[in-house]
Amino acid sequence: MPHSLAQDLWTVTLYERLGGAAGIRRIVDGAVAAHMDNPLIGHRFQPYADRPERVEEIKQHTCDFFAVGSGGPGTYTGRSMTEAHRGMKIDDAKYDGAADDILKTMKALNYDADTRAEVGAILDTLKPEITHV
Ligand code: HEM
Repeated sequence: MPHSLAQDLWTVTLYERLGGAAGIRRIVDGAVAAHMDNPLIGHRFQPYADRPERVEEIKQHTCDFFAVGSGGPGTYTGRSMTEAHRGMKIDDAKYDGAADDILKTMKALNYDADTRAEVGAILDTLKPEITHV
C-alpha cells in the first residue's frame, strides 16, 4: 500500500520510540553490562573486559544493527548474525537469557510495554540465525 504524506508524518518509527541513537546506546550499554553478569552467557563476554576498544566496536555494530532494524538511519557494517555467533553453541536457554537482558534493561530505562514487546518480537525472528549455528 503506498504511503500518503499524512501517514508518513504521523508514523512514529520504533527507532524514534527507542529514543534514536542515544536511546539505543543506553540500551546496548545496559544489555552488555547485564550479559557480563549473566551466568548463562557471561563467559562469552568476560574475555572482552580488558579490551575496551573491541567492546566499543562490538557496541557500535550493535547500535547500528538496532538502528537499521528499527527504521532508523545508518548502515550496519558488522557480520551477519550467523557469522557473528558461529561456534558459540548458543541454545534456546542462552538465547532467551540474552533477550531477557535486553528487555529487562529496557524496563529499567522505563520503555513502555508495547515498545518492549515490539523489540521482543524482532528478537524472536533472529533466533534461528543465532542458535545452533
Ligand atoms: C538476543 C539476540 C542477540 C542479538 C540481537 C545479538 C547481536 C549481536 C551483534 C549485532 C553483534 C556484533 C557483530 C559484529 O560486530 O560483527 C554481536 C556480537 C556478539 N555476540 Fe551477540 N547477539 C545476540 C545474542 C547473543 C548471545 C545469546 C550470545 C552469547 C551466548 C552472544 C554473544 C556475542 C559475542 C561474544 C559477540 C562478539 C563476537 C566478536 O566480535 O568476537 N550474542 N551480537
